Amino acid sequence: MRSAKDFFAPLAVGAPAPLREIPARPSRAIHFFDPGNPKMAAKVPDMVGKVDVLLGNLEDAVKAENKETAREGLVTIGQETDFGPTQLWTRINALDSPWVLDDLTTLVRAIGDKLDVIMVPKVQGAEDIHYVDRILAQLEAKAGLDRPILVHAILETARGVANVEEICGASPRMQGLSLGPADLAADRRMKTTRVGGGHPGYLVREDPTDGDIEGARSTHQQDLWHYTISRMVDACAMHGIYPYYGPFGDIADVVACEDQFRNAFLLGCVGAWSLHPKQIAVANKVFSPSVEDVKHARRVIDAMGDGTGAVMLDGKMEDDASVKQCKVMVALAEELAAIDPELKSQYDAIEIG
Ligand SMILES: CC(C)(COP(=O)(O)OP(=O)(O)OC[C@H]1O[C@@H](n2cnc3c(N)ncnc32)[C@H](O)[C@@H]1OP(=O)(O)O)[C@@H](O)C(=O)NCCC(=O)NCCSC(=O)C[C@H](O)C(=O)O
Ligand SMILES: [Mg+2]
Repeated sequence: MRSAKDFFAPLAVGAPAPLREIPARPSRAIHFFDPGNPKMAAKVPDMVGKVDVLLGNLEDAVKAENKETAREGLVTIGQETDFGPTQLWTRINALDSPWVLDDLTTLVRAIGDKLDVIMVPKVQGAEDIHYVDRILAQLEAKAGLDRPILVHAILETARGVANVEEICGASPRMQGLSLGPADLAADRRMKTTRVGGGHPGYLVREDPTDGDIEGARSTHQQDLWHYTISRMVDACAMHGIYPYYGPFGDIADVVACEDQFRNAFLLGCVGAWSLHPKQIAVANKVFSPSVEDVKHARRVIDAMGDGTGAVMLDGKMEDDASVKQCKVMVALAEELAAIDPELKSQYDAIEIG
C-alpha cells in the first residue's frame, strides 16, 4: 500500500514534481486527426485557436501498416506547430500492442515539452495507470521536462468500468476519463454495431389504454450510455479530474450528435471527441453554457447575497444548494470566456437586472 504522501514525490529521479491539482483547461472538443494522413495533417495549423484540444491519434482508425508514419507525423507536427491556447494531446496504442513502447519513448523525447495529455486506451485497472506513470516519469527525467505530462484513460472494457474509481485515483497525473462506446459495447457483448449514440431498439413503451396492447402506444428511445457516463462523472468528481463523452460515429447526423453531447454536458461532462471538423462546432456549442443559463445563474448568485438562506426568484425557491450549481455554471463560463472572445462578448453583454 502507498502512503498518501508518496503521491507528492516524482516516480523517477529528476522527473518533475506531480501536480496537486489538475488545471481546469477548456477542452470542449478533443479533435482527433491521423497525423500520418497528409490531408488531415495539413489542416492542423489552421485549427489552432479554433479548437480546445488537437489530438494526434495513433491507435484505432490508424492502419497497422501506418503506425510508424502516424507517430513520425505527430513528431513533425508537434515540433513545427505553435499551438498557442490549443492543447496538444495524443492517443497512444494499447498497452499490450507492439507499438506502445515506441510511441511513449519517441513522443516524450521529441515533443514531450509540447504534449499536454496522453490518452491511454482500453485501461482495465489501476495497474495500467501505474505502468504508464512510472515510464513517463523516467522518460520525462531523461528529456529534462519541467512539468509532468498528464494521463487520460479511455473507459472501454467492462473491467475498466468496474474499476473506474481506482483508475481515477491511481496517479496524480490522471487528468480525466473518456467513454469508448464502441470498444465497450464489444467487450460487454452489447448487440449494437455503432460508434456511440443511441439505438432505436432501446426504448420504453407507454402502457396500453384499457388493456389494448395492440392499440397505438408511443415509445421513447432511452440512452444506452446513461449508466456508464454517470459512473464516470462520480468517479472523476471524487478525484478532482474531468469526464468526457467519447466519439459519435454518425458524422452526418449532427442533430443526434448534439443531443448525445448535451446529455453528457448536463450530467457533468466537460467535453467530447470530434472525429470530423464539422463536430467541433457542435461540441463547442454544447459544452459552453448558454447565455440564458449564465444570466439565470448570475441572477441567483446576486439574489442570494452571502449564498446562505432561501429566496424566491421567478416563483422558484433558491437556496445554498442551487447557488452552488449556479457558481459551477458561472465559473465554467468565465474559464471559456478567457479563451473564446466571441463567448466573452456574449457573456459580457448580459444584464442581470
Ligand atoms: C470519418 C472520416 C474517415 C471521414 O473522412 P472523409 O471521408 O475524408 O470526410 P470528408 O470528405 O467530409 O472530409 C472533408 C475534409 O476534411 C478532412 N478531414 C476529415 N476528417 C478530419 C479530421 N478528423 N481532422 C482533420 N481533417 C479532417 C478530409 O481529409 C477532407 O479534406 P480535403 O479533401 O482536403 O477537403 C474522417 O473524418 C476520420 O478519419 N476521422 C477520424 C476518425 C478517428 O479518429 N477515429 C478514431 C476515434 S473513434 C474510436 O477510436 C472509437 C473509440 O475508441 C471507442 O472504442 O468507442
Ligand atoms: Mg476504442
